[in-house]
Amino acid sequence: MQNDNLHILTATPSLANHFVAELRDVSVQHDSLRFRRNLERLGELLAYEISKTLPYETRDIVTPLATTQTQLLTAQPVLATILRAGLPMYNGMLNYFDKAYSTFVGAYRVEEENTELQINMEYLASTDLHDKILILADPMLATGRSLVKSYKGMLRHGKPVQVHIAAAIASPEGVAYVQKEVPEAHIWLGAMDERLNEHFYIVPGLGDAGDLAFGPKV
Ligand SMILES: O=P(O)(O)OC[C@H]1O[C@H](OP(=O)(O)OP(=O)(O)O)[C@H](O)[C@@H]1O
Ligand SMILES: O=c1cc[nH]c(=O)[nH]1
Ligand SMILES: [Mg+2]
Repeated sequence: MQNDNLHILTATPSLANHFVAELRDVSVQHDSLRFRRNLERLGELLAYEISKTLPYETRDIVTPLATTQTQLLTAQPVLATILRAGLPMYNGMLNYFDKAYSTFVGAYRVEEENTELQINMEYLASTDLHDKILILADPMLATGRSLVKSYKGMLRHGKPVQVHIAAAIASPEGVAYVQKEVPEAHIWLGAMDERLNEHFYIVPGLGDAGDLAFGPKV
């Protein structure tokens, strides 16, 4: 696995460890308000980390007393997410990149016994992506199929100049798949876990992020 473009927040202990720990902990994770807020907080932290790598330019700021100069983003990124589990992390990113335009994808895994995992993608609403910096957030990077299919679908709306993929928890298999299919991607993770199980769930993981945030699907 190539590591230059792979950043893992919990590799250096910080408050991010607390947020990820609460997402996983069976005695805490069923508080859905707290679960969503912890995903949002990780979205905020990852947005801040990504912001350190974006292009800036010098701009004048007029205060009541004088004019000063500071470095501001040359352009806002486009924020993208995958419904439905992606919404809280996306919201955290939008809290920080508060002038960003957005792209939404509706995609979900179809988990049937003894078959390959299928991804149904039924909805894509995108702003222009041509030459934009794209940040695609989804909490769980399991097989990576949802993220890669969503990203490839988005390319119909323009080729971004840079792509960042952000997830709360990833599997090594999923990261390898994203790196193979989207080698230009910068990958930002809350945590990297051990493996996928036979149902393509991340272990130790946290269970089903969408269900914990929004209730079981029927
Ligand atoms: O890497 P993958 O193997 O593709 O799995 C990850 C996907 O699974 C979850 O969504 P899910 O299909 O459960 O839909 P949901 O958001 O409606 O719960 C998660 O939010 C990702 O989008
Ligand atoms: O572990 C996993 C895998 C896919 N989706 C989830 O919510 N969790
Ligand atoms: Mg789900």
